[in-house]
Amino acid sequence: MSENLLEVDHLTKRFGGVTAVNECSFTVQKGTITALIGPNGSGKTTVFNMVTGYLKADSGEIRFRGEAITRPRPADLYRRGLSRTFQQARIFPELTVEENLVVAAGYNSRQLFGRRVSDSDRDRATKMLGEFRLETLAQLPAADLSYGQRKLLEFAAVLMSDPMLVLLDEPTAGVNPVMIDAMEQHIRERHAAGVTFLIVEHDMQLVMRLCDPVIVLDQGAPIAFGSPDQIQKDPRVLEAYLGS
Ligand SMILES: Nc1ncnc2c1ncn2[C@@H]1O[C@H](COP(=O)(O)OP(=O)(O)OP(=O)(O)O)[C@@H](O)[C@H]1O
Repeated sequence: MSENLLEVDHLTKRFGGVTAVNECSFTVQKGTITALIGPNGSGKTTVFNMVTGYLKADSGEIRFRGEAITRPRPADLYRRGLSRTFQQARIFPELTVEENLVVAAGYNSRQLFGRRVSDSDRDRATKMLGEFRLETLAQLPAADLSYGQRKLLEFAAVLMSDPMLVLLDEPTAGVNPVMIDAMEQHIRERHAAGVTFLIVEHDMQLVMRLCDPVIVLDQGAPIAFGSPDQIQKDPRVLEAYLGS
């Protein structure tokens, strides 16, 4: 039976005279890789920011696992199983790759340098380095990583919280083709292991082969929802993209 992991209900956000998100409603079902697409400025990032507690909605409601989460703290959501990445990967450039993963397991820097990190969390960080093939980079400052490697590291760090739902904001933007394949593979592996995804992505080929269902936003509200096949044939979607 399908289960709504995330419910977005009549969400609205204005910036001055601009209505960025307009009575927007959709759901993300458990076990899916759901895409949120739409032309530039259609409100995708603003929706992400409200769902993850970085922006307060003017009105509307968000429910995660059936509970209202209107204006939660990002750290609380992280603990409850909802985490996200950013268009520009947010990592700690001065920490090593390995330390970034350990910090993501919930430690502050004093615990990190005071050696109070538990063995099991160190082991999990080591496993994650292996899963993401970052072992050889483990002791480098994250600042030394390429743009694509930083995005992979941020994704790996997000997974350290064992999330149920991960929101990825343009995971492959600006990333080379080899890294795009790596990112796709990691998303597929984690999805197979039970993680649900909501992904904002401009690479339509990737969206169409990876995601189902696809939600299309235009001017702050969904105009279409369906399988990749349905979306590609929908005249409203073509018009929204071609008209923009
Ligand atoms: N902090 C802000 N202040 C003022 N206007 C904003 C702000 N953030 C977003 N907007 C406006 O809200 C609208 C939606 O922007 P948003 O970034 O959510 O769209 P998007 O679909 O993520 O776009 P893109 O695909 O280009 O990233 C746009 O008109 C944008 O200019």
